[in-house]
Amino acid sequence: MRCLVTGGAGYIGSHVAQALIDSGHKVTVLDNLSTGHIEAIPKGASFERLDLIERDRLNNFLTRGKWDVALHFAALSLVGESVTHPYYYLKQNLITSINLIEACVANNIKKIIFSSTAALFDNTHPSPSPIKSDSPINPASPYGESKFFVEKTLKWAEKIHNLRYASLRYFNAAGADPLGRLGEDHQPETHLLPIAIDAALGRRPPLRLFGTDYPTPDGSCIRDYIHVSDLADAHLRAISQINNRSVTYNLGNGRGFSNLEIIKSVERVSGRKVPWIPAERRLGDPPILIADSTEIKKETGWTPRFSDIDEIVRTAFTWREKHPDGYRSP
Ligand SMILES: NC(=O)c1ccc[n+]([C@@H]2O[C@H](COP(=O)([O-])OP(=O)(O)OC[C@H]3O[C@@H](n4cnc5c(N)ncnc54)[C@H](O)[C@@H]3O)[C@@H](O)[C@H]2O)c1
Ligand SMILES: O=c1ccn([C@@H]2O[C@H](COP(=O)(O)OP(=O)(O)O[C@H]3O[C@H](CO)[C@H](O)[C@H](O)[C@H]3O)[C@@H](O)[C@H]2O)c(=O)[nH]1
Repeated sequence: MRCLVTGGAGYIGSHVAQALIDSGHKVTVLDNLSTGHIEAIPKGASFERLDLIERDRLNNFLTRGKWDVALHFAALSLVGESVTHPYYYLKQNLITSINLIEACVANNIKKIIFSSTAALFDNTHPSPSPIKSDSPINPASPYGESKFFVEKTLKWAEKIHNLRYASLRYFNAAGADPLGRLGEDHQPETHLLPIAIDAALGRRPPLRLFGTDYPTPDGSCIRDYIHVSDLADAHLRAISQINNRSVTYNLGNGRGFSNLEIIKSVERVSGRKVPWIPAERRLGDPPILIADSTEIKKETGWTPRFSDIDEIVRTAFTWREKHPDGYRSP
């Protein structure tokens, strides 16, 4: 297949682009490098530096080639930041995605795989966990809302233009390419696991644990961590699944780990202490997010290879130890 990958210089997009290339597909990465890295674009992919907000440039670019599927990772994606910059998030994520959807329809790209999120679900009043794809949607952040807008836009594109899509609602992506080719590198980093790893390596001040008074057994938030290679596998399966109909899947391991349990896992894997201090809750954080991924398993045969949290953490730790400055490391 000829695959167009927006956000392919980013954390998840680069891992999926690599998996596509490993499976013999052709990849074109579109990325503005706002949070991504040119070094993360896998060898063999072609690259166009382009901001999806530039509708005409995007259209122009798509008239110059042919693609079978677009995988859409490019987005603003930080829950906490979206609460401080709500209109920016709502506007940017919706407009860039509509630009892409419109351009795909106009240029005969018939399939889109969309990076949706667990942040569609609130769970403030714990509805029965784990969360199914038809569980009530009630985003706790503008980020989550922006992704819901895009899901709805895709539904209209299917109805009106016959575009097929897969909305993949990832829970918390974690880990790194088991072969060590790629990893997670955000600057500044805001995600729990890479921060805990850097704190263990003594490369940053103590981790600030956002909220110790949540209605959970140890008072910290609970998340479902899914290895980035398992996510990549799910994308490949989703592409073949949408020949005749669109799908919406929740994607996680089906097991929750509290923030404190993640800290303990990093301590086991690294053999070092993770220095941390309690801090205020971060706005927009639901207390518990655990996925029910039965649907994708049943319909595509997908099953996560990494189910042990220490194994997931180990791949992230190994990459970070070798790349202490991320992609800027020698
Ligand atoms: N990381 C997670 O745990 C997680 C969970 C659920 C959903 N998601 C979604 O998955 C996708 C990828 O997340 P990530 O963690 O890899 O993020 P990331 O920031 O590492 O990657 C995003 C990529 O998109 C590019 N980009 C951003 N805006 C762009 C624009 N306007 N035009 C062109 N390129 C642009 C960035 O430069 C970057 O390379 C996002 O859509 C995110 O919302 C992530
Ligand atoms: O320094 C930190 C960083 C994070 N946390 C806590 O760790 C948990 C996980 O936070 P992350 O920032 O690592 O991940 P999120 O759950 O906020 O968000 C991630 O997963 C979501 C889906 O669940 C989204 O889609 C989003 O794009 C992606 O960044 C939260 O309780 C957060 O408050 C801390 O306590 N201290």
